[in-house]
Amino acid sequence: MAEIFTAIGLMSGTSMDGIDVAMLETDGEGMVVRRQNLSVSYDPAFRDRLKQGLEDAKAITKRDERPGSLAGLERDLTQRHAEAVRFFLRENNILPGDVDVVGFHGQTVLHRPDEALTVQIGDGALLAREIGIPVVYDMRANDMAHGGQGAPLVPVYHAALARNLDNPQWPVCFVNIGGISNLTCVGSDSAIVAFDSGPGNTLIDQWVETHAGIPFDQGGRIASEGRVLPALAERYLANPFFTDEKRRSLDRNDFRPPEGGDAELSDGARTLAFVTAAAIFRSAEHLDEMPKTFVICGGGRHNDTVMKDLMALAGRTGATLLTAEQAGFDGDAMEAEAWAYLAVRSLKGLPLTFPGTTGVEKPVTGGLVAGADAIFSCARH
Ligand SMILES: Nc1ncnc2c1ncn2[C@@H]1O[C@H](COP(=O)(O)OP(=O)(O)OP(=O)(O)O)[C@@H](O)[C@H]1O
Ligand SMILES: CC(=O)N[C@H]1[C@@H]2OC[C@@H](O2)[C@@H](O)[C@@H]1O[C@H](C)C(=O)O
Repeated sequence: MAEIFTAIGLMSGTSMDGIDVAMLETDGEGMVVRRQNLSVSYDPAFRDRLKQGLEDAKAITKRDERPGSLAGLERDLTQRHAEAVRFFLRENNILPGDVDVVGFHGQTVLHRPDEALTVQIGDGALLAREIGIPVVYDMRANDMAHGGQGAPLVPVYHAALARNLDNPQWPVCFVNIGGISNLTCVGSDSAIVAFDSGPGNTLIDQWVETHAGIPFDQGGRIASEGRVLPALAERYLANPFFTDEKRRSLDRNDFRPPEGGDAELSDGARTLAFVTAAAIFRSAEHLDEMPKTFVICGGGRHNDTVMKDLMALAGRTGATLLTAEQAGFDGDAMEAEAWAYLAVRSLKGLPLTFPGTTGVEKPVTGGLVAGADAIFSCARH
C-alpha cells in the first residue's frame, strides 16, 4: 500500500501579499485529500522590505549570495513562516508530530531562467528547527540545473486535481492568476503541457498602488469604471514573450507597469485587467489543442473585470470557464497545497517537473530536505 503523508505547504508568491498555508494528506501521486488552510497577510512595512529585497537581489550573480538587506530579510521571512505554521497548528488543534513534512517555497527575489539563475530566499534548516517538522525547500533549482525554466512547478498538482474532476470536457486547463499567471493543460490521457502565461495581477497591483495608494483593485471595481486603451494594451500584448517559439518563465519585473502619463487611474486599471486576461489566451495559442474547460485559480479570480474578460475570451472558443470553487477546489489555497504535494513527491524521489511543464531535459525531482532524521520514522501507511 502506498505511503500516505500529512503535509503542509507554504507559499509566499510574487504578489508579496502574505503567506498561504495549506494541509493535505497525499501519497504524492493520485491520492489527495485537501485539509485546512489559512492565509497570513504581510503588514505594509514588511511588504516594503520585500520590495527592497527584490532591488537588492539584482546584484546577485550566484544563487547563495545575499547582498544588502537580503540576509536579514531571509531570517525574518523564515521566522514569519514559522509563526504562520505555529498559528495554523494552534487554530486547527494539530500537533507538530501529526505533520510529516512541510513544503517551503520561500520568496522569489530573482528569476533569470536564461542565466539558469533563480533565487528563493527562505532558510529551510532554520524553519525545520523552529517548527520541529522536516522541511523540503528550494524545489526549483534542480529543474534549472537540468535545463528547465525553474517554473511553473504547480502543474503536476493541477494534473492530480484534474483526475478528481467529475466527467469534464477535456482538455482541462488550470489557470493560476497570481502576480504572474501560469497555465496547465491536462489532456484526457493525463498528458500535461504547462507554462507561464503572462503578467497576472502584478501590473494592476503596482498601478493602483502608485496612483491610488491601495495594494490591489478590490473586486476589479476601479477597472470597471474605465475603458480599455487599445494602444496601451497592444504595447503589452506585442511583447515577443507571446510569439517566441520557446515558452519562458517570468520574473516579476519582466513586465513593467505603465507610466503615469499613459492613462488615468481607471482606464489604466481597465486596460491592465484586459491585458491579464488576453495574455492568458495569447499564450494558450501555443497549446496543441484549445482547452474545452478552464479552471481559474489564484487571487486574480477575485477581480471581476478580469473574470468578465476571461469569460468573453473563453466564450469565443466555445470553452467552459469555471472558478476553482465551481470545480470543487479552493483557488486561494491551491499553490500552498501544491507545495505540500511537491514536498511529498520530493521525499519519494518522484519527478516535480517534466519536459512539457518547464522544458527540462527529462523528468526530474528536486528540493532539499532539512530536519530529515525525523522523516523515516513518521511516514504512515
Ligand atoms: N478581492 C480581490 N479583488 C481583486 N484582486 C484580488 C482580491 N484578492 C486578491 N486579489 C489579487 O490577487 C493577488 C494575490 O494573488 P495570489 O496570492 O494568488 O498571488 P501570489 O501567489 O502572490 O502570486 P504568484 O502566483 O505569481 O506567485 C493580489 O495581489 C491581488 O492582486
Ligand atoms: C520563479 C517563480 O517564483 N515563479 C512563480 C511566479 O508566480 C506565478 C508564476 O510565476 C509561476 O510560474 C511561479 O510560481 C508558481 C507557483 C509555480 O511555480 O507553479
